[in-house]
Amino acid sequence: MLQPLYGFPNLQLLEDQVQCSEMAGALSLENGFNLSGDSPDEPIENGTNLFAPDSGADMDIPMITSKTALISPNNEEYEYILETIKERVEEGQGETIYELGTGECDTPGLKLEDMEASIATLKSISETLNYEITKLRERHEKEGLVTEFLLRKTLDLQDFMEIRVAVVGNVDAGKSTLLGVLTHGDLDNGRGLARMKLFRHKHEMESGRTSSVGNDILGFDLQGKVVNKSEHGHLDWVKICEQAAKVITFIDLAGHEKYLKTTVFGMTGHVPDFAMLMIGANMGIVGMTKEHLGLALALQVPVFVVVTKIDMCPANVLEDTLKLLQRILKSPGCRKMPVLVQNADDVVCSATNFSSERMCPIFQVSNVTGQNIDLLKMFLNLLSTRVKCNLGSPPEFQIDDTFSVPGVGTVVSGTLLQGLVKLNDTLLLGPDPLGQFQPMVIKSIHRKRMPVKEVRGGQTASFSLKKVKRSAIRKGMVMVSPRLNPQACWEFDSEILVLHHPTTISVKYQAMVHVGSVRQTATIITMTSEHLRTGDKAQVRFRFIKNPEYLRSNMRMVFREGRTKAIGTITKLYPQVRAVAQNTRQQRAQKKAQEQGHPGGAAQEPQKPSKKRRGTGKGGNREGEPEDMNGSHEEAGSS
Ligand SMILES: Nc1nc2c(ncn2[C@@H]2O[C@H](COP(=O)(O)OP(=O)(O)OP(=O)(O)O)[C@@H](O)[C@H]2O)c(=O)[nH]1
Repeated sequence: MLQPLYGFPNLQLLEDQVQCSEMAGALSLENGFNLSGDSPDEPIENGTNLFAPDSGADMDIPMITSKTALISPNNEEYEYILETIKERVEEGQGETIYELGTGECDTPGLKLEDMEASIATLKSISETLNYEITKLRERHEKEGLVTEFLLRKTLDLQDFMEIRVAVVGNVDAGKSTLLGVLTHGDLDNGRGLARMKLFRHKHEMESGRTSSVGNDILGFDLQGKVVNKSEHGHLDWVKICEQAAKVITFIDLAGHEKYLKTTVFGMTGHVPDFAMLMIGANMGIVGMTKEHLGLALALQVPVFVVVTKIDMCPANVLEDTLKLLQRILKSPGCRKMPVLVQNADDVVCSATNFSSERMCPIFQVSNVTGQNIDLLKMFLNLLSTRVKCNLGSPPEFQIDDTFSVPGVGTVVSGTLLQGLVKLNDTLLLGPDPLGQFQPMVIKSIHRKRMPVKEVRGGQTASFSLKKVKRSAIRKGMVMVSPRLNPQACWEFDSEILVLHHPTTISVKYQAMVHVGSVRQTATIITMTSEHLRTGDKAQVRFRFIKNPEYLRSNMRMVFREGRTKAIGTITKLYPQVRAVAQNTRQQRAQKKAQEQGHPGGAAQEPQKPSKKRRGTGKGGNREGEPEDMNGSHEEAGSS
């Protein structure tokens, strides 16, 4: 029997919360064709009937959703298909997987000559758009062939796609070893050799300019080949980024229970696209494994599993581990569809369907013999980011770490959640303990230690800041566009689900709130039920105890203290203090006028509280007061 309660969350209860998007169609992972990684053998000459008009030529709207669309498109259709592919690649932030031989209402499969003509069209379009085209797999369907290609945009030297993978799993599952093997390319000896390389590397990072978020990076070039080349055990990140079209950043999160706070922060603050859950085949699902799985589920981060040490594990033990793992994944609390990845065909199928949170690919690897490590690399190469870059939106940068770099000054690292930030842009940094934001000019930008001119939504970066002390910046602060008119909140509403609590939760209960890169104790000040027990849902109003924070509605949050765990979604914010620190002559005049009993236009303006009011913590804004009211009680908490 499966236990319904698993460490972190009660997975059974998560059923209510985790909304799994339905997968498109059933997964069929039959053993298919070898993945050559090469372009098709015979390049097809453009010409003959490629651009000859066919039955679809007279139509106003080209039938590009048909499986025959690329066989011989006319000029208009060709342009239309080209634009559609371009859009898809832009949407995929530089790449897309294109399938030939399937159409919206068609039975899949093309005859060989039709497939060859379609491939020629796709190649011609790729050449026009300067995309690299790589054949991923080919399969036989009822009516013929179906072929999948990876189209990858050639990027500037400084540019690369970025995927963040949080690495979780119990102590000794082989996390550091696998990262060492993946990033340094040498196998382990079963006694910690690969891990040692990584530790040396980390030590060097700490003594150098540690201004990047991820611990380890793995770069893939346009064709999907690994570009990491370790020189005397050292990896040159700038070189990797220059040569890579895609960089995987591994956010190595601690396996031990005592570091759970850090693990939760890594999962919320570092905005991982995916979680890689590591399990030692011989140890099985022990310790923090279920806790980490539950955390990923709660935060709706798609998970894939890597079972390590298959070289040293008896077959029956491995089988038991896999069986239990699959049962847990399929249980009502998880509702995942486990897929054992056995070959390259399975990799393509899992990677293309993985954006659906429902699927959970499982790899079985050995860090010592290298078995299946190639499949895992191939999978990592095909992952696409889940964060939309929304270039037109006002920039919002979430700070997850700060550094003091000799000769440079204060550096903040984090993730740009949306928009575009360029050198010399001005962003507002905050909130400070008074809930205020200060304008900052971006003087330099680094991506993975590489100096760049801009950073786009979904990417991590480091900014060096002038005239700011590192001590003045907290993790959880943000740098946002002045257009957002940012406001700090002491209080917010959240709809929560209690996953576990030994007794009951009542008003005044305090626990650590993790939301984005914010990590702060908050008090429950009101809730829709008198008491909350394990499994209860409620609308709860929280209040931070130390600093006001910049939050957004719909953010996922984790609320935990010891064995108590709750998850939720922020439903309402109560901004209380004026965001931008200003003390203009006009404001001073308005304030004076107000104090003298001439409200004028100032009545609607939020005001900075007087020192006296700030000190007393009384008489300020209370719950439910409108934004334009002055808040003062919050500052008492921060002093
Ligand atoms: N035989 C064998 N040994 C492995 C394999 N992977 C890791 N190991 C060994 O297992 C031990 C633990 O590996 P680590 O990489 O330190 O495990 P970890 O998950 O990073 O542990 P923490 O950092 O403590 O959370 C090391 O001695 C590795 O050499 C494997 O695939 N096969």
